[in-house]
Parts: sequence; C-alpha cells; structure tokens
Amino acid sequence: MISPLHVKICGLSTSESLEWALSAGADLVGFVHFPKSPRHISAEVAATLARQVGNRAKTVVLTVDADDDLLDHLVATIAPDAIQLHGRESPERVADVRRRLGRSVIKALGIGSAEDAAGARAYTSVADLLLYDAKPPKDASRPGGLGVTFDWSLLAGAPTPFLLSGGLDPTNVEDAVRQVRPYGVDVSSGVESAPGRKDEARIRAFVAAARAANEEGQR
Ligand SMILES: O=C(O)c1ccccc1NCC(=O)[C@H](O)[C@H](O)COP(=O)(O)O
Repeated sequence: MISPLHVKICGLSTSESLEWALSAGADLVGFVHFPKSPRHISAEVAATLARQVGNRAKTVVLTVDADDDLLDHLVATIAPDAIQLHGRESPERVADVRRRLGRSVIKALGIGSAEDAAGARAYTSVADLLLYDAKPPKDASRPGGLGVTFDWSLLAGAPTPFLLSGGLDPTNVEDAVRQVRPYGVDVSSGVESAPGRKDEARIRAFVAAARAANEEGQR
C-alpha cells in the first residue's frame, strides 16, 4: 500500500486557477490573506473560492501574525479546514489560536540553519502540521512565497509530520520527495508564470512529478 503524499497548491486567487489545482489532484489548496503579497485575496473572495472547493480538497487560509479579530473574521467568513500561521507566532500563540478557533493549524517555519530545524520541536505539540520553508532574508517584504529553496539536509532529524516548501517547482520536486520523504509538499511561485499568476501546465506537471516520485520511492 502506497502512503499518500499530500500536495498543497498555495496562493490560489481565481476560480480558474483553483479548478486547475483541483483537477490536477491537489489535496490542499491555500488562500493568502496578507496585503503585501501578490497573491492576497479578501476574506469574501476566499469564501467564494472555498465554496467552489466543496469536499474536493482541504482549504487553508494563510495569515501572517494576524490578531484575534482578523482570525475570527477569516474563520467566520471562509470556514476553512485549516489556518496556516506564516509569521513569527510563538508556540504559545499557536496553541492559543488552535484552542480558540477549533481548527487545524499549520505552523510555517523558516529554515536556514540546524538551530532553526531544532527549534521546530517547540511546535510539535501545539500545531497539527508543520511546514518548512526557506528562511526569508531580513529585508524581505513577505515571509514566504519567495521561490527560494533551502538546504534540505538541515531537516535530518527535524520533527514530523511536515510539508516541505520553498522554491519547489516541477523540475526539482521529484528530487525533494526522494531525498526528504515529507508528509507533503507545498508550492506557490514554482507553478506560476509571474508573481500571483498561476499556470495550468506547471500545476499539472508539479502534481504529477510529486506523485511519481512518491510512488517510485515505495516500490
Ligand atoms: O505566497 C505568498 O505571497 C506569501 C506571503 C506571505 C507569507 C507566506 C506566503 N506564501 C506561503 C506559502 O505557503 C508558500 O507556498 C511557501 O512560502 C512556498 O512559496 P514558494 O517558494 O513561492 O513556492
């Protein structure tokens, strides 16, 4: 029996691109609510997209250091399956958000060193799932969706389960799955033709390559 690889396509902002991701077989679809992102969408647009998903995939709303009022608004409007916390949220804050909202929480962590990977341990009991992304440069305008990879060997011994993210694309996701053996993979820039503009062929190629590497690794 082949264990499934969970594929998340993040930063979907239109009905058309959402349909591409769903028909390609994405397990999770992500909506970014962060005004500085080229993928930002309002709560109302995200709610319309979430209704379009129905039960075909899990919906994830991504926020960065959001306060309680904003999180309450997003959950009430969109009713997502999960919230992705992509800022500097402490383990205590993650626990609080999960308790208050009663939703699954994905905690994203930037990995640039062995210390960063070890620091993930503090989140294992408070988040439902971890997401390892490249650590953003200090002057970055946003903490994710930058299309930058990191040294995957830093994840040896990092807590599981996790989604691997950061600079993945149709050409490197097979290597990533073979080397890291993650619970799942997450992509945004690597399936775009320009920032914020998803590309159907790249989405299909990404999902197919990720699944092929997963199945090959279990034969
Ligand atoms: O996508 C964004 O613009 C974004 C903005 C602020 C915080 C996080 C953001 N994206 C997070 C994601 O889940 C991305 O999929 C992840 O960082 C990987 O991005 P990429 O390297 O572009 O595939």
